[in-house]
Amino acid sequence: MRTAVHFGAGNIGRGFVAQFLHESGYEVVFADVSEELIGALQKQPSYRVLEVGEGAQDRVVDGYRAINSKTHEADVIAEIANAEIVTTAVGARILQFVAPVIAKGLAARTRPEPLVVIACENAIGGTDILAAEVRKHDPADNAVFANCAIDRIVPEQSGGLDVTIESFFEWVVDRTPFAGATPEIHGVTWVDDLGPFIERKLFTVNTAHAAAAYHGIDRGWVSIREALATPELQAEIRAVLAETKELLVVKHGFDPDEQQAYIEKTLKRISNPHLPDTCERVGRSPLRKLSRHERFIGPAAELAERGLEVWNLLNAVGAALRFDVEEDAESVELQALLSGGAPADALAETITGLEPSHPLFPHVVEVIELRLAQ
Ligand SMILES: NC(=O)c1ccc[n+]([C@@H]2O[C@H](COP(=O)([O-])OP(=O)(O)OC[C@H]3O[C@@H](n4cnc5c(N)ncnc54)[C@H](O)[C@@H]3O)[C@@H](O)[C@H]2O)c1
Ligand SMILES: O=P(O)(O)OC[C@@H](O)[C@@H](O)[C@H](O)[C@H](O)CO
Repeated sequence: MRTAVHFGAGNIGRGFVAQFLHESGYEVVFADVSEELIGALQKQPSYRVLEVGEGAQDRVVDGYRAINSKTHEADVIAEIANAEIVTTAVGARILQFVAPVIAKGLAARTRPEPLVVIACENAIGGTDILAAEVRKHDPADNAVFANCAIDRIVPEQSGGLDVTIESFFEWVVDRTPFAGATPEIHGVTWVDDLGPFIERKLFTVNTAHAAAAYHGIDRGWVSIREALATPELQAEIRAVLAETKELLVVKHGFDPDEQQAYIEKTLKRISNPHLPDTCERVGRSPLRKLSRHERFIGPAAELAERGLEVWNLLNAVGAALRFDVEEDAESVELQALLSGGAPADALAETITGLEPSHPLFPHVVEVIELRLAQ
């Protein structure tokens, strides 16, 4: 049987990636550092993926195995040595930690064909980040690394292995590294130019989501749906999306009406009353979300380079700077940075990675100055 090793048995890992690999005929081997999750997967022979929305169907995932990659690294390496595909859904900043294990698996490879590696993270060039880390450990890697854009909302789950998930999905993978021989993976759309797809997704779905989370929590809302039901807040999110739309239309040539339809669908998806999602989950890891090529600074920088308006994106950045959630390590780090006494321009560089000569830089400094004055 064909084996797929999947790092990250969390929400999108179990609910989307592993389910599609399973449906494609792969035996899925989960690798995760959470003993609780791995123990549950080892004990329980199957779990359900419960879809919500148009055409919803419940699915069963079974026939998998699960390994704790922290305590049983050698077992994961042996699986990779013999696998056809490795996927990840661990978070973009965690890729550096799974890379050495993948590199050791590649070095121990028992199959002649290259290993297919796809990082399923919210990041532009997520697989490139992973590939660069793998190559630090195994420069002669025998692998095909392909970037992707993955879109399906999976809110925090209430416990157990079952996953409740929206029925909508989009998994777009770069075809170009495969030289015509793409692997058979159910539900994947293969494309020759991934850039427009990942930027449309990250700068619409994730920008809207994050802006709703930061403005929402700022005003005392717990859920994204409640926040978006407020006309004033909905108008602010629409204004943010009007800015990113301008970039997507100008840069990638998206039809303005099609982009508007994509925006309307996004707002409906993120307000789905049957898929309760919290501002805390969606706003998680604010330092990642405020970084240079991410959902706010990424589009704002490109708009500013074109002399276009970014006030609503900057306003959302201002709200993100107030994200103060004790359980979120990056939120704690962000608040510590902001209260550490550093000047606003130094903070702007540290938090966003923007170079001081960039046209957006002075505006970000202003937003930080306002935050420091609060
Ligand atoms: N949830 C969504 O709606 C959604 C949708 C699309 C993309 N994504 C992206 O998918 C990724 C995962 O998101 P999620 O919502 O499933 O998060 P999650 O927290 O539910 O799952 C992440 C999993 O990774 C595991 N992990 C952490 N460090 C690890 C390591 N070193 N090795 C192996 N496993 C490790 C964690 O234990 C956890 O089980 C993120 O990049 C996210 O942006 C999420
Ligand atoms: O996963 P993050 O932290 O990058 O972003 C939070 C949400 O916006 C995200 O998980 C969405 O639910 C998902 O990207 C939808 O496809």
